[in-house]
Amino acid sequence: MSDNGNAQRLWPAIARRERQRREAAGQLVTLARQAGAGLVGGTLALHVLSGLAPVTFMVGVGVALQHLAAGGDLGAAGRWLGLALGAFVVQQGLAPLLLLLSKEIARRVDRYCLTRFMTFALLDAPLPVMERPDVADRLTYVDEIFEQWTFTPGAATEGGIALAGRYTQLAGAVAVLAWTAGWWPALIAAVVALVVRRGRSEAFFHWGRLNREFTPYQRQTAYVRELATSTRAAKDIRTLGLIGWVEERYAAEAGGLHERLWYWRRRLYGGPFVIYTVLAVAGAAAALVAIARVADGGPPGSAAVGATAMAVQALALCARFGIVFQESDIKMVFGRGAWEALLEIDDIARGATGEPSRTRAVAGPAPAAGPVRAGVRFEGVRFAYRPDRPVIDGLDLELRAGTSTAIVGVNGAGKTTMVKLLAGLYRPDAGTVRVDGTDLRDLDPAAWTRAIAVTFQDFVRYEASLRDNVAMSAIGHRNDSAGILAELARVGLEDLAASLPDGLETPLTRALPGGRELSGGQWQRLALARSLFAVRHGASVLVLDEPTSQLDARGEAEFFDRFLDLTEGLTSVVISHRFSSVRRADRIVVLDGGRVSEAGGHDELVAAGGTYASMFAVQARRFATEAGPAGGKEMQL
Ligand SMILES: Nc1ncnc2c1ncn2[C@@H]1O[C@H](COP(=O)(O)OP(=O)(O)OP(=O)(O)O)[C@@H](O)[C@H]1O
Repeated sequence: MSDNGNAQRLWPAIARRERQRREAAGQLVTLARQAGAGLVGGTLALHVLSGLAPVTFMVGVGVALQHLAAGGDLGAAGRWLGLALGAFVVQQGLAPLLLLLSKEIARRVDRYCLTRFMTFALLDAPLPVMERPDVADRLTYVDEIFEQWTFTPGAATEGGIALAGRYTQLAGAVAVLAWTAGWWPALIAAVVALVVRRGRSEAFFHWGRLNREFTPYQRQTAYVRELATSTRAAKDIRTLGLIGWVEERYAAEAGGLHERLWYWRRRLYGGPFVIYTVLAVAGAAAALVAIARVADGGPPGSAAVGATAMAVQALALCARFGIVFQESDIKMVFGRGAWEALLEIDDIARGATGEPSRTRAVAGPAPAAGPVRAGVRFEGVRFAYRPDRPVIDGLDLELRAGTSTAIVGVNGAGKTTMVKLLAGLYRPDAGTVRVDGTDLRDLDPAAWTRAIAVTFQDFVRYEASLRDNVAMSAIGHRNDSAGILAELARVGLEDLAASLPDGLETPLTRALPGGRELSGGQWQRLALARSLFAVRHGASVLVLDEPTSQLDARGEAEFFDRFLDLTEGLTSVVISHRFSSVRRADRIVVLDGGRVSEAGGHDELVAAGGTYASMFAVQARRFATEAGPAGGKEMQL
């Protein structure tokens, strides 16, 4: 590559880097605003004061020594020493005060970032955007940063503000050099300090940007380590004899990560470190020579010695400017990552949706949702996760108000996706979902959320009290203890609250004091109670996705017995691979290839001899074989 070519590549790189620096500074200013002008202004002023303190101390001691060495004015020497002592006391006193103020700034900024993060996750981001791998990766990154709570955006802001002290100190030291040794040493020291600082911080800044790219590898390593050390997977790892596999995998993951880290550490810090150290030493030597010349050419005596001593100390302060500032650089470089990730998430979401769309209203008192009067219709609905592979493809389906519909179909037929479309979590790529004739898109999302109660097959087990776990579906009614107990009883958990140490207030996790864990089947019943609680408080559409998958035979039979009671008066949809759970529905629909292939009552579909009939026959035969002549409740198939 010719010199010309190098220059052509160099200038755009420098311009890009300058733009990044400006953006970074702009981000810090934006974040600092969230902490309040008074707090930030006051803290900045105190940092300036703390930067002046060591310079004042140096001057105070230097001038006092000049007076003492000259055997002259003891009073003047005392006053200068007093000034030095005052500066020392101020510096000592400022340290804890600045720590407190900085923590308050960080707390306010982090609170703002967290609110913004949660608003995005809970309100602004449609589900498909959140599920995008690039968004999910950034969300995890931000989440991890706030879990560790060390290098947060608040810490970055606090670090940026603390730079004021360092720059004040440099300016003061340069001024002392100019005063005591003239402009040349001052100029040399200032230029070298700024260049070395820029060079070293540049490498560090670059490292910070790269650090985010290491995150997936760090996550992978942490995952394997967690597999080995947590109780979560201990059962599997022991019974499957995977201990050797986990060890090998950890060695491979950790080795790969460290190789990467060291490659970049050598590249970023190795060469620049040598160059900037040589520059710093050469600069200090040149400034020292200039100071010596000035001292040599000046009048002999104690005043000159005092001035030279101050100049050398000031030069030492300038030289220290080239180091990485623990209180600023590390926080700024690593802390900004989470904020950048949040901005990127915003950009991606805006790019995907045009503008942030609110999927839910903020929790609070809400009017009751009106019942669905005519029903819900899927009209020619198409939906694809990947553009060329529709999961729902021309779906026409009517869910008549006040009736129950069962959806069956093989794994991956699109049943859960259909439920997500019904719940308004996804929007159809083509076609329409209509509620009482109105396009779901035109309904108030918050009102529809209150009108529909969904139990997903991967329902959430909240690490919260039994009360909250049930009331989560209509949280404004969490004090309705009678309602909570009634719904628990309807799903066969009538004794649960009484059996727990703190009744409804017992946390359902062993991670909290006094907490208890439930069995898989109990959790599933509880998830069902959660949806029924929503119905109690106004929801009129009930969707149950695999409601009996974790229930034992008796639980499943109970569900079958109670099906009519649970769904009475509601527009209900039940998805299940267990035919005993679906056959009481008013209408059974077979989903195949993303559309309805068969529909009708149980007897009708069996008589038709199609897919439903053959699936039913296979299951009935299996249950009959497993249950033996004594049958049991599964024989109700
Ligand atoms: N979030 C997602 N991103 C990408 N693809 C998805 C996503 N969710 C589901 N899919 C794919 O869409 C298809 C339909 O999935 P869906 O969960 O709707 O099927 P299902 O009929 O409910 O299956 P099952 O009976 O196993 O629960 C599957 O091929 C699945 O891999």
